[in-house]
Amino acid sequence: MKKYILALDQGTTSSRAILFNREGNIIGTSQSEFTQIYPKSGWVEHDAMEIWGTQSGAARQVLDTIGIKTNEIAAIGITNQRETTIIWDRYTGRPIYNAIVWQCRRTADICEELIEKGWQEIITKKTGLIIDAYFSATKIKWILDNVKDARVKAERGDLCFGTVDSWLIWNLTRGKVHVTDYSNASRTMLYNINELKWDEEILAELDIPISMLPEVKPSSHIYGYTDPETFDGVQIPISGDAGDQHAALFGQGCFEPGMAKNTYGTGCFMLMNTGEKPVKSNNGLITTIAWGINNKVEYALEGSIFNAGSSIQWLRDELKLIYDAAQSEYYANLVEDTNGVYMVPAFTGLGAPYWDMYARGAILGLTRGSKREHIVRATLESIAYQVKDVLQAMEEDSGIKLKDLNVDGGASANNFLMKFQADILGVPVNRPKVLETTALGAAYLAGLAVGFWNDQGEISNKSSIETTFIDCMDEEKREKLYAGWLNAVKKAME
Ligand SMILES: Nc1ncnc2c1ncn2[C@@H]1O[C@H](COP(=O)(O)OP(=O)(O)O)[C@@H](O)[C@H]1O
Ligand SMILES: O=P(O)(O)OC[C@H](O)CO
Repeated sequence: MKKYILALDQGTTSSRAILFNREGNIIGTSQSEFTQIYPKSGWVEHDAMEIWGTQSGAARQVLDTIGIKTNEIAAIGITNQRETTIIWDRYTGRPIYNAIVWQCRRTADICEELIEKGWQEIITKKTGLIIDAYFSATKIKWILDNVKDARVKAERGDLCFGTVDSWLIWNLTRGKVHVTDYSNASRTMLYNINELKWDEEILAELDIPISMLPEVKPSSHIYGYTDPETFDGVQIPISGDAGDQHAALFGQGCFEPGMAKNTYGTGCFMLMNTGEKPVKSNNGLITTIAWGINNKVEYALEGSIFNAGSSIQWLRDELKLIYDAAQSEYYANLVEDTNGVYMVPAFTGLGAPYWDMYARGAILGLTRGSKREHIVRATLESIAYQVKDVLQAMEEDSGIKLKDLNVDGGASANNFLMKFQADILGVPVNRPKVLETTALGAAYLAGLAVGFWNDQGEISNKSSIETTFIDCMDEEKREKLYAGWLNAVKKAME
């Protein structure tokens, strides 16, 4: 009998392969960081071949390390950094340009032009999104306009576009399958989330041929099988596909409207399930497809924060204030407060609820007494403040006051951050036993499609809380600290 589901979690900073058993427990993990390419200020790229290499390598390694045979795997689930744009040649399978990463700001001027031409309202109505360089659409246009012969080839039907999930499925099946799922399609700014189809009017405006787009499928569905040469002659069904934040929502068991989660990775993303109807935001959030399953599509409201864990990497790699991410907790705890220092990590602009493509990072309130500890602490606190900005918007839009917040993702391992988060929000924060809820969500989606698990009822019982961080800051202090943050953001935007 097949005993395991293999989840491939292709994140912004690393490719992970995680093996789950029927109880939803982790049996093995393998992880490989890959190169971040910054060709110019505000530009971010990845090498698409390195993405595939590290991801397939991680899959191979997790099986070898724990000695599991490929024929024991019931299915593969894929989850991925969203919006990141890859265009490859249909015949050679080679990318024609580096992957343009979701954080990349190079297409801000294309976005400006669209806004000036009056497209904001139309785009929001059709796609649920706010015009921003974050989404795939303008990245595709940039590649077609800037890479030699790209447009001619695209018009001839020689090129494929995909978000990272499409790229992985294409490679796993050796070029037989070119698909994506509803959740990933809804991040392109080309997909009509009401009519569930690629939007020809937006495609025409951006001059993107529809022939290069993948077929859009449910998030739990057999898309194809691994090519025998990839996995020891075994054909494993690839049967789960969702953007990482959607997979985390699923992995946290947020199946009912009003249920929400917040993931702390490179960025930070809060999603609330809004059920079978898209809810429009009046407070700077976006509307997205949560997933497609059981012949229906469900929607979510999302607050996207562009820089969270990335700011901790910046402390480590650029400022060299810490050796590793976990050490940030140690330094933050050495001081009582930030001594008036605020850090705004707008390295690649600001996402929800501000949507400012041109804001840049800032450290404010420095004095002669400011120390490493204060800057490290201010950086961790900035993550929590950004989450407060988004939570307030979400409560306004949904009319639901959250009683507590379910969290996950790499940086949620930081106890200082989680405690400060609870304090600054004024609600308890629940951290689950399995922090890898993104991979778990992809595993669930894959397992449901092949009957490894029977239904969502069976899996919603599996998630359990490891720690609840209780809020105990008094209201006056909370308001004072938050007012300082809002002032710092204003200055970063100026
Ligand atoms: N203990 C920690 N404290 C603060 N940040 C952390 C900690 N551990 C990891 N991180 C941050 O979390 C991010 C990695 O989380 P992960 O969920 O793997 O992100 P991604 O999927 O975006 O690659 C990194 O940006 C890292 O700096
Ligand atoms: O790589 P992560 O986990 O920060 O997620 C990136 C998001 O999917 C971008 O929208």
